Amino acid sequence: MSHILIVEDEPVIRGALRKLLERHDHSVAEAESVEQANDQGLTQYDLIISDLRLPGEPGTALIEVARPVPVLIMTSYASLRSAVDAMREGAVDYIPKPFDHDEMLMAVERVLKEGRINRGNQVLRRDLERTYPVHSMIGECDPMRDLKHRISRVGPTETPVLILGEAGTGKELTARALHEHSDRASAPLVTVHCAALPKALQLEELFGSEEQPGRIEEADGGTLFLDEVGELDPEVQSRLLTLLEQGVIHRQDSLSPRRVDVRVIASSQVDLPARVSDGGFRHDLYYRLNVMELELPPLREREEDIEELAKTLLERSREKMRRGELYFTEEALSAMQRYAWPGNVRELENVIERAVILTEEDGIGPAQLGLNPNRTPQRLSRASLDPSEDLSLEDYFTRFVMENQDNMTETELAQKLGISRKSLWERRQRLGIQRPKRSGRR
Ligand SMILES: Nc1ncnc2c1ncn2[C@@H]1O[C@H](COP(=O)(O)OP(=O)(O)OP(=O)(O)O)[C@@H](O)[C@H]1O
Repeated sequence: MSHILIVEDEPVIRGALRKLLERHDHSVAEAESVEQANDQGLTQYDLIISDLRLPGEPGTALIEVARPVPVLIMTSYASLRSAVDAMREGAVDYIPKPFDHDEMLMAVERVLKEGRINRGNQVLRRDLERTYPVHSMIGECDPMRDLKHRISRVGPTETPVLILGEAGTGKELTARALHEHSDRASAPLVTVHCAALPKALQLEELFGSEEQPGRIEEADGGTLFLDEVGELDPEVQSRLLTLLEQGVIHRQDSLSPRRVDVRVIASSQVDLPARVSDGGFRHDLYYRLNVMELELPPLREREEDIEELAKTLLERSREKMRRGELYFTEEALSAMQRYAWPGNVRELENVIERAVILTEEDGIGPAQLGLNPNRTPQRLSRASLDPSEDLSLEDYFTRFVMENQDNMTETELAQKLGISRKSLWERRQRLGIQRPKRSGRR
């Protein structure tokens, strides 16, 4: 369902167009002039259909102010000249009046579809730094085969899916694979990293404000992936439930409901049922999200996949760094198979990337991987931090966070470390450093 504004001073034409669009499941608002249209907050619409000749300014005056919302111009003077002028000023298309119903509907659908594709591209561009091999989930162990089979069965349905697994096991990759297997694949997949968003900003980011659509509307027609859904604020949880139950949202501070068509996929590395029991997560929302559950195995239980994963990730990293031929020695491969991988595939990826940077020879051995089976992040404690130690960057990071997290907010920690909150959160996941439990945490 799309939100369309009709700007037309002739009540009969306005009414006819409204009926036509509503019969095709669009929600419609009306204005009689450019001035009235401007009062409505133009960017809330998916499309504006405006007559060219109006009392006051012409319909083309909306093109610039409404951008990026497309404006379709109707003109009763179907002279090629006024139509061409309108297009030159940036109208997406023009329709001669009196309009033919089919022609109007075709133009509307075409413009809306282009809008969805554009939004999809914007989201893709935003995600470029996180390039994923969407079609190639590596892994042939039994749990991975089963997972891939389930993705191909569940992907094309409209069912909400809850993806569970430790940090770095491939939850986001799974969400992408589900989206790719669905009829929504050409529309946007919008990912929201809930834990990286301060609770005070979650509502506006997801549901939008009077002037701006939020991430949920950005996903209209496509898929919304809520990464670390357990981190959502209670008010956001309750509005999300309304979206799942009724398919409508309210922008922040707005009373008028908006219908949106999104499929929701959520992920969690925390034990959500435990969150439900301690009151941190709504049980009704949990049951709505958990229609289908997919669980990702930790890498330490996928020993037989490690070699293929490592070799593929090496190829990818080698190409990225423009390095020549590189290979793992037998000792390196067996060291990787013995290691516990607390940060899972993401840690494997990072270890390999570091090795590609450090290695001067063609063969990567255990020394370049730098895996220390006794040093898993979970085992680090305050007591183990000896100030005289020669610290690596990761050790320094871990130590700084552990020593200061009780007295600093996440924002302060990130500022002191000179990184974004998102990077802080990602490094916490990768290195397995839990946030301290605090009430009213920001
Ligand atoms: N089966 C796999 N095949 C290939 N690459 C994988 C696989 N699983 C994970 N990866 C890669 O490992 C990295 C981490 O995966 P992803 O971000 O999907 O994990 P996650 O569980 O969402 O992590 P986090 O909980 O930390 O957000 C990504 O770069 C992803 O491409």
